[in-house]
Amino acid sequence: MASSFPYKLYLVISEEACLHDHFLKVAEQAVKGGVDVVQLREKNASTEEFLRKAFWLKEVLDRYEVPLIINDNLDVARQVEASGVHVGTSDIPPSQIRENWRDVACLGYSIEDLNQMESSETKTADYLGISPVFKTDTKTDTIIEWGLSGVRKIRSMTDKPLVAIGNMNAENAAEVIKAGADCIAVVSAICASQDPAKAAEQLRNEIEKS
Ligand SMILES: Cc1ncc(COP(=O)(O)OP(=O)(O)O)c(N)n1
Ligand SMILES: Cc1nc(C(=O)O)sc1CCOP(=O)(O)O
Ligand SMILES: [Mg+2]
Repeated sequence: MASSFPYKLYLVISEEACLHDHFLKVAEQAVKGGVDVVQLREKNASTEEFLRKAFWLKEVLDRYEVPLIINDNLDVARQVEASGVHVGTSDIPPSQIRENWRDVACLGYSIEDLNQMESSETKTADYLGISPVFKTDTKTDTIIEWGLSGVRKIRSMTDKPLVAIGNMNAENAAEVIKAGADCIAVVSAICASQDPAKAAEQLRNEIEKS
């Protein structure tokens, strides 16, 4: 059966993370450089603002047939007809998302504790976020730093697609893929770059050669 998450380079974007250009331009440049899935993560926006940004971003991504994932907010995801939603342990549980959105194409769930690996919530997800592989200033409310050994351990426990997130960049992407991740997710490696297309291309090259 074809994987419902065949992607390798995942951009997690917000307007505020984009330091040098408008977030829609950053997203488009990143896609041109090799990003093949994008998550909109607007932690401080009202639902109305989140929805507006999601519609704009979807319009850009549709031109390149790149899927849009929405962070946390099921209503926004459904209204914008996104491909899916990413949730963590403090969000709506994946099982509830499946109940409310029968044909969700892509449901992501963060793994912060090995005990989650046996749970039905984890089993219902389409991909798992390794949360975080390395500590990052972009998200500080995390409880573990998995490191390469954590990636290997999680890989040994599941066949689901694994997304590595947390301080991922062109220097460490290859070793994280070798440890068992299927996909690299980044915020600042692309959003804080002066040249998002080049940053994405470098990441993509590292992933492809590993
Ligand atoms: C691909 C990916 N992995 C993990 C996360 C983190 O989700 P979560 O734990 O719900 O934290 P917030 O992003 O909501 O702060 C993610 N967003 N994407
Ligand atoms: C959105 C997000 N989730 C994380 C997790 O650990 O679950 S870390 C993170 C931010 C990743 O940003 P950067 O690429 O700048 O390190
Ligand atoms: Mg969340």
